[in-house]
Amino acid sequence: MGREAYVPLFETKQGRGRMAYRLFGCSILLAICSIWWYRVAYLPSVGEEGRWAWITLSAAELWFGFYWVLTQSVRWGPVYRRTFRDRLSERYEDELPTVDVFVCTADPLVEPPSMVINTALSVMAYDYPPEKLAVYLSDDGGSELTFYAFLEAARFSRHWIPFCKMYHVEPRSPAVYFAETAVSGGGGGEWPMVKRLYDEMENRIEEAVKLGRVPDEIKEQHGGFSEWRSGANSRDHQSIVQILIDGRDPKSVDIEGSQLPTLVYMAREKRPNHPHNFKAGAMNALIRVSSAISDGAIILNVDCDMYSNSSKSVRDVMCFFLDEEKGHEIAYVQFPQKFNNVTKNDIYSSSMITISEVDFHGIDGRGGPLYIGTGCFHRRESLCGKKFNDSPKVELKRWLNMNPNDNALDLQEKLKVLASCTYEANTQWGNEVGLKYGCPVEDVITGLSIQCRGWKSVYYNPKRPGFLGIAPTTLAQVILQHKRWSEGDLQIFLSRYCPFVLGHGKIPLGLQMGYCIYCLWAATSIPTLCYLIIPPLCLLKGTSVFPSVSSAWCVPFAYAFIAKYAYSAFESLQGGDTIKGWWNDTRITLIKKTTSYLFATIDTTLKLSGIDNPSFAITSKVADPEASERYESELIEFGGSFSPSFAILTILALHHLTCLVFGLKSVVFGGGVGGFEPFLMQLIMCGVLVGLNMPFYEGMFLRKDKGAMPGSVTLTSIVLVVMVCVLVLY
Ligand SMILES: O=c1ccn([C@@H]2O[C@H](COP(=O)(O)OP(=O)(O)O[C@H]3O[C@H](CO)[C@@H](O)[C@H](O)[C@H]3O)[C@@H](O)[C@H]2O)c(=O)[nH]1
Ligand SMILES: [Mn+2]
Repeated sequence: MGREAYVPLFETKQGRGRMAYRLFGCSILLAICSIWWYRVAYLPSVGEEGRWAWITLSAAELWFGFYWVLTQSVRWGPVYRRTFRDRLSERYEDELPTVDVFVCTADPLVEPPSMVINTALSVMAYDYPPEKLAVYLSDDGGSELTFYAFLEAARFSRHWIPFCKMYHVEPRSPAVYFAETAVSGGGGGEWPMVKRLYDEMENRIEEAVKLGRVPDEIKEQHGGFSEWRSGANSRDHQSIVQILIDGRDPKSVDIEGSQLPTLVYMAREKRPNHPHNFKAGAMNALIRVSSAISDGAIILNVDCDMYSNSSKSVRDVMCFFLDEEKGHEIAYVQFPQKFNNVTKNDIYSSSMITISEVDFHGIDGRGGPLYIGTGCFHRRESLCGKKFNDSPKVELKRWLNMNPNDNALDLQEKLKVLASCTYEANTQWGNEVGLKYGCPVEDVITGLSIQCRGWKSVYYNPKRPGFLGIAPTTLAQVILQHKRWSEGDLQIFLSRYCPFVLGHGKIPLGLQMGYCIYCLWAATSIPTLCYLIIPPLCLLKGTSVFPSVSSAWCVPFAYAFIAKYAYSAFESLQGGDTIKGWWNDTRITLIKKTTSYLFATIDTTLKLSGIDNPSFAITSKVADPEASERYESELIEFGGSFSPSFAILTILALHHLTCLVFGLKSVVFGGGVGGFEPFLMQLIMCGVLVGLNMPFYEGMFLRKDKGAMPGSVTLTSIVLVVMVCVLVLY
């Protein structure tokens, strides 16, 4: 005995309706099995028409069935969590751990400095003891404009932070807060004054960005600008580390005299002949540099567009990490990726990704989130691999051949060493410690390896989103982003990090399967393309590939199809989406499968054959005003020059339309070979696809705005589809 009753800091609840869902899942599985049975039993014999189409469709259905089983892993046993912040304050207010926040930016043109400082300010104003909070910016753009913006932000934070705390401001991104409150005429008290300070600052930053450089009179005011004197450019420069606010300095106070959190600007060293490993490289440099300054026990990573939407998130997270019973084994707490620029019917389906991310096993079964990207809080030690037992500080001294008590180098010089390429290369970061290299989705591969080292994790999805970012606003951006993701995930599957191999015996099968939903995204492109091309083509030729509606075999097909889509509609509605949003999601899923995933598969194949060129296309966070207007009115943005992705989409769209028209014609007027019934399923399928394709037809033939389909794309696809029709029909 002797042990006091344990009152947890958080609660994990199982989702309701599990049993019903599992029964439903079994019924779909039964339908899938019947379909396979049918395919084997009715395979056309050699020489009979449609044998190859039949075999291809059977293979595709085999794949869809297998993939559907994988997707069940994240739906089988969802859990929901709640935190008790009051208990946390009662027990731990004086012992809260230190927190380092890492903000990454890479390009001042697609990631405007005025946006990046808003993200930084929102986390600097967290409801947390400022002496325990430090914010680090990694600037992979190595831009003096971003540095300048941060000097301004440091000054503005002296007004912003006390203002937030006094008026319980939410959210604490000044741009978002002022935009939201200005609608209702603004606030009283200091509101007009702080808003004016903000607007003036934003103007000065945007002037400098427009000018393309920082004016000389400003540069004279801060020694830090001397780092750019030697003509530093984003790909070739020495390390730059500037402590803008030193939280340990008693003079670092806001206008009310309260302590300010630490703020650091860093541009790690970049050399053309040294691979910089994109965001993972930046994060690792941040881990090292921060270890010599604040060495926070907990690390939060946010992308530069992902502002904090709730000042309490950091306390919520501590409820997980500090829980007496379960806290010590939790490596990270991931918030879902949510966006503040999603349109009413979510035209590009940006929000859907989070629905498939339910935390399916809960902490006890060691399931958890499948990635550690933006909005993820880590225990510092969970990010460092097995071999890295000492903190980078001790490692640094060893590397420099110093004895640990020797302070021969001053802090500034040490920081520069920690942010340098040579230090990184010599200590094997990314291979043995820190975030993993060599993969464009460092978030997935690193999360997986942390799980496999025995840590647990938490996916935390509170009612008020913890973070909000900017979702891509053009179709080309969406396609590109998903190509990067699906390509990286496929690379993981094909490497020694394959979840089924690395995870075998280390993480539950359900979690391995969960990872493979992502890892096999790219691979689903091939069976999907077969399914989108062959049945319509066969309709055109007068070959039936599905059971006749007068046969009982059509039941499993109809059931599998209707149940799957009805369930996805239900999931959308539950996630707060509209029916139109679900329809859009269905379209976007097809678009991704036929473009992003296809190109990812092709590129990965090329890479396997040795043609390798790692890249990371940064997602743009700005859009031109006209395109923004079209986005707001939910028009898909096609505009620009010829694009192979758009060509694929329009070719498929025209293919479906011609097959539907000719198919209908021959069934209705020609009487077909076996009548109407054997073709009904194919006709319905073509009809649904044509419905989904509507925006493409509009983009090709009706729209006149700049976002319409480029003429070259329309022309290419018309020529191609007409050629195919002629070949098939005559
Ligand atoms: O060389 C680089 C490239 C990118 N970034 C930063 O990485 C972040 C993510 O880049 P972004 O272009 O916004 O990619 P997304 O696809 O939106 O990012 C998602 O996918 C990434 C993996 O591909 C994860 O790292 C992110 O957390 C997740 O939000 C941004 O802050 C960038 O500034 C760098 O710091 N250095
Ligand atoms: Mn992003």
